[in-house]
Amino acid sequence: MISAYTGTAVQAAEKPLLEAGVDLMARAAYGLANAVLWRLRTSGRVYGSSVALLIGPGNNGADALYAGELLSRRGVRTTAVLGSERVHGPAFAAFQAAGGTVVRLAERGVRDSASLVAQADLVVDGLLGTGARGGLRDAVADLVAALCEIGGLQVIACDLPSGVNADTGEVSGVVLSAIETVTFGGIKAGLLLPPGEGFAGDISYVDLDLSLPAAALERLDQDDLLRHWPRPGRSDHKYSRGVLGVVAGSTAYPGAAQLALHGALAAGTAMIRYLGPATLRAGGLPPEVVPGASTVAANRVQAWLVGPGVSDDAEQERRCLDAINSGLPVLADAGALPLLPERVGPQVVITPHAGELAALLSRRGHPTVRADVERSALEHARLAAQLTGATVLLKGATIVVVSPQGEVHSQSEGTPWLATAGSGDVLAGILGALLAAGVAPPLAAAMAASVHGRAGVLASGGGPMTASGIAEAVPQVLRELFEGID
Ligand SMILES: NC(=O)C1=CN([C@@H]2O[C@H](COP(=O)(O)OP(=O)(O)OC[C@H]3O[C@@H](n4cnc5c(N)ncnc54)[C@H](O)[C@@H]3O)[C@@H](O)[C@H]2O)[C@@H](O)CC1
Ligand SMILES: Nc1ncnc2c1ncn2[C@@H]1O[C@H](COP(=O)(O)OP(=O)(O)O)[C@@H](O)[C@H]1O
Ligand SMILES: [K+]
Repeated sequence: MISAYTGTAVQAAEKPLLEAGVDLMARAAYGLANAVLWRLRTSGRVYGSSVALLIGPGNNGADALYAGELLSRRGVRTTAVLGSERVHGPAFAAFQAAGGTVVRLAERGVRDSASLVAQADLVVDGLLGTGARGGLRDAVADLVAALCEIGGLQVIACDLPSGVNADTGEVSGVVLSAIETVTFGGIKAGLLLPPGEGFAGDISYVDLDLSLPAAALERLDQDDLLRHWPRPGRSDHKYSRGVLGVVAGSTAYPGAAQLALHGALAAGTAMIRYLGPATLRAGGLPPEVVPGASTVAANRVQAWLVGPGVSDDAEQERRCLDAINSGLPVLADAGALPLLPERVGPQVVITPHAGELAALLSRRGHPTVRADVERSALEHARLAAQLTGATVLLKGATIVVVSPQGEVHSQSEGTPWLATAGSGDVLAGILGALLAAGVAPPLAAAMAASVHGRAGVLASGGGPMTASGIAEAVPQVLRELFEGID
């Protein structure tokens, strides 16, 4: 499990150590300098290479300056570009004493400073850290915009990419994309949330031996999947493993039902009862799927998956609503989202993409467009969980899961090739399988996101794939997970 924390929590945890005189900044700077040295070494040479340091007014800039001092002493040509008048005095003095060059943005101007920075082998982003309020502003924002336009820079972010909110991953204004972020004392939640994660690159962690509070966000790893993924025991039979009821598809969208069923079967559901249009039931179903009784109430299941491909079909919509109101664990996706009652219980999971989440919030008196959700995903997912009472899984390159109790998970094992029609239906199937097997909704949502992403990577192999291909890869992902255990 990877745990991540708010910037405030990390700063609070630093306080007692700082009061005891521990030089945390020196440890942070040492970790940052080592990351830079490693990059320089792997790309050729350390001695005689050049590093540009973008320096802000606070301790983040100080970390970068102290790292610059260490780099200068190793023979790296360092140039600090001071973004503001204010700079950490002792760090600045140490940097200069080690022979670093200083450039003031206000004197040199944006264009000149940008071309200077672009010539460096590596750039360290030390403009803003956990003390940031809002995004980059004024000339510093212009400098970063100019650097983004030049492109191709090798940037290492100090603690977090400047302009990314440490707590939420929200991005306001321009941000330099890093190849690596060296973060101190605790991984900041914003590094594992969209859109911030997209700017962070690889995350390296410098331990400062802090006593941290409960995590603000958790990310499951392979061990968590292995521990929690349901596997049949000797005494199991197909009913005891959990039966999934599926309400999916319509005459207009038969494929979504197929993909959701395929996803659920691939993820290990032993028994599925399917409710849908006669045309679909008549021949198009996978042979393993059992046609269910026509009403929700007449089917004995342990969980429901409702909504993929449900469109303009009153009978299917009635079934979706009945399943949502059944009190059983239920995953409501796609066509079921507009049917969601005002409040539901915590046994309900919804799986919108950004556009669907914006529509849901707008229907509930919070006018929202897709771009709002994309800019601050956590905030909007949280609002939806509070308003509906459901666990919310917000889809995208980084998937965010928020429970109505406020627990947050995020997963990002996937690949952009997953952005293909029907991919979400397969995810719904995987999640439905876990709910039917009795896994608690927030955990099930995070596990499904993880396995869906892994299956996408396996199916893609670096190239295009179909949604069916994702489902076909799921058993292999699980086999590899279970390898070596009884
Ligand atoms: N607390 C500690 O002793 C440690 C902190 N560390 C570093 O310290 C950083 C936090 O330091 P600070 O609290 O000084 O925070 P920052 O370095 O983020 O700087 C905050 C300062 O920048 C200004 N500012 C805030 N938002 C701005 C904006 N949008 N545009 C322009 N200026 C803005 C404010 O005047 C504020 O004083 C961490 O990210 C980490 O890099 C590390 O050295 C480890 C130890
Ligand atoms: N850029 C991306 N990188 C990784 N995964 C993505 C990306 N875009 C979308 N996905 C994933 O692909 C799936 C798309 O689901 P959805 O939007 O519902 O599509 P559909 O309705 O066509 O099935 C989700 O699991 C989402 O998280
Ligand atoms: K930074």
